[in-house]
Parts: sequence; structure tokens; C-alpha cells
Amino acid sequence: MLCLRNVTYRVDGRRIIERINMRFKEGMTYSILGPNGAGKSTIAYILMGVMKPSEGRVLLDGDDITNLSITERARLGITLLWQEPARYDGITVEKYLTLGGKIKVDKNEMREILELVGLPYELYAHRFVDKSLSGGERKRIELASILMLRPRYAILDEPDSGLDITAGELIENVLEYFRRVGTTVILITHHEEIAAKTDFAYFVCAGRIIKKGFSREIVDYYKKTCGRCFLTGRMEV
Ligand SMILES: Nc1ncnc2c1ncn2[C@@H]1O[C@H](COP(=O)(O)OP(=O)(O)OP(=O)(O)O)[C@@H](O)[C@H]1O
Repeated sequence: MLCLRNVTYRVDGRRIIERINMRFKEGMTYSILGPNGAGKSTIAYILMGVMKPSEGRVLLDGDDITNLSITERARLGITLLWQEPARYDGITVEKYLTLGGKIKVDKNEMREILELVGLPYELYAHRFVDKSLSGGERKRIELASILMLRPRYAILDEPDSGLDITAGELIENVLEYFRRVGTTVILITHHEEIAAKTDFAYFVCAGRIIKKGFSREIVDYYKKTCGRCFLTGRMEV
């Protein structure tokens, strides 16, 4: 189980997130839902080791991993889909999808995963992961690379951003695949219809957890309250 325990993150004395406690159980799918500026990406970066908390700890199976680097956490099976996908000039999609370090790559698996993210193998496997790909295509390739890894934990920071009208269906397929292989998903979003697809949700606003529970319940609550807490942290339902 991956946990945040009493995590606070400050910048120049300002609290970006405050005393956050979260638990992500094996094989479950979670969303962290909240408006712009709520602190969602900060939570994702602290889980991944991109940022170190000012206070509090990150625990994996009870072990303190707060001071482990991104690389060390990746070795333990924690991965992050960045909000903005990277580009790697000179590497084909096929090569890129094998960079995760698997000894044996199953071509059929790669084909299935590319199809799952909406990119037919024949059309994309030999394309270069450079600026010739659109933003949406690069995002889909990033998702494919995480699916190929079958990590223990997949932190997906706004996986639907930059995607077209098929985003909802794509996220559903990605979640279904991760459920099948036992990956725990932590999905960051400000779209309630995307959050509704996970099992559980945390509603975060102004750096605090407002409510946690089954996604559908949290989404209903979010719809009633969203917008009223932005920046102020005050909730009036
Ligand atoms: N280094 C920093 N210096 C100053 N403010 C920061 C810094 N990092 C984050 N913040 C502020 O902290 C708040 C939370 O940022 P964060 O990116 O975690 O929000 P978010 O919920 O992911 O937002 P979005 O949905 O817009 O991506 C924002 O108000 C942001 O401006």
C-alpha cells in the first residue's frame, strides 16, 4: 500500500497542501479530483519523488520512501504520466515502448496496447516520437508506455488533457487494462466524468482533502460544491 501521512508542502511560507493523508490500496483505482490550483499535481509529484514534502512522510508497504529519488521509486514500481508528454527525437514508437526495461517484449502485447490507446500498430509503430506527432498522439504514446510497464502504481496526471472526444472511452479502457493486470491507479483530474470511472476518489481543494469515498458519491458532492472553494478553501454547500 502507498500512503501519504500528514504531508504538508510549503513554498515561501505559503502552504500549497496541508496535512494530507491518503491511502492507495493494491489493485484499486483512485482519482484525486479538484479545481485548478487545488494541489493535485503537487500531491502527484510528492508521491513520485519529484518534490519532497516540507513535513510528513510517504510510505510504501510501511517503509518510509520520503527521501527516495524518482529513479529509486520507479524501481519499486511507481510511475508517473506527466501532464505534458516528452519528446525523444530519433526514437521510433516501437523502440520507445520498449525503453521501460522489460527483457522480453511481446509484439502482440504492444499491438494490443497501441490499439487500446487508439493508435493502430501499422500506422504508428515506426513513426518517430518527435514533433511530427500531435500533442494528443504523444499523450496516447505516453499512456501506452505506462501500460507496457504494468507498474505497481500508475500516477496519471490529467491523462485526458489534450485528448479529443474519445478521451472518456480511452480512460475507461486504460482503467480496465490496469485492473486486469493489478496496477493501482491514482488519476489526477478536474473532470468529474473522468473521476467517476475510478473506484474511489479524494476531493481536494485549496490544498486540503474535502471529502473521500466511492467515486460516484464524491463526484455528486463535487458537482454541488465546485467553484465555491477555489483559492479560499471555504466550503458552503
Ligand atoms: N513553486 C511554486 N511557487 C508558487 N506557487 C506554487 C508553486 N508550486 C505550486 N504553486 C501553487 O500551488 C497551487 C497548487 O498547484 P498544483 O499544480 O498542485 O495544482 P493543481 O490542482 O494540479 O492545478 P491544475 O488543475 O491547474 O493543474 C497553485 O495555486 C500553484 O500556483
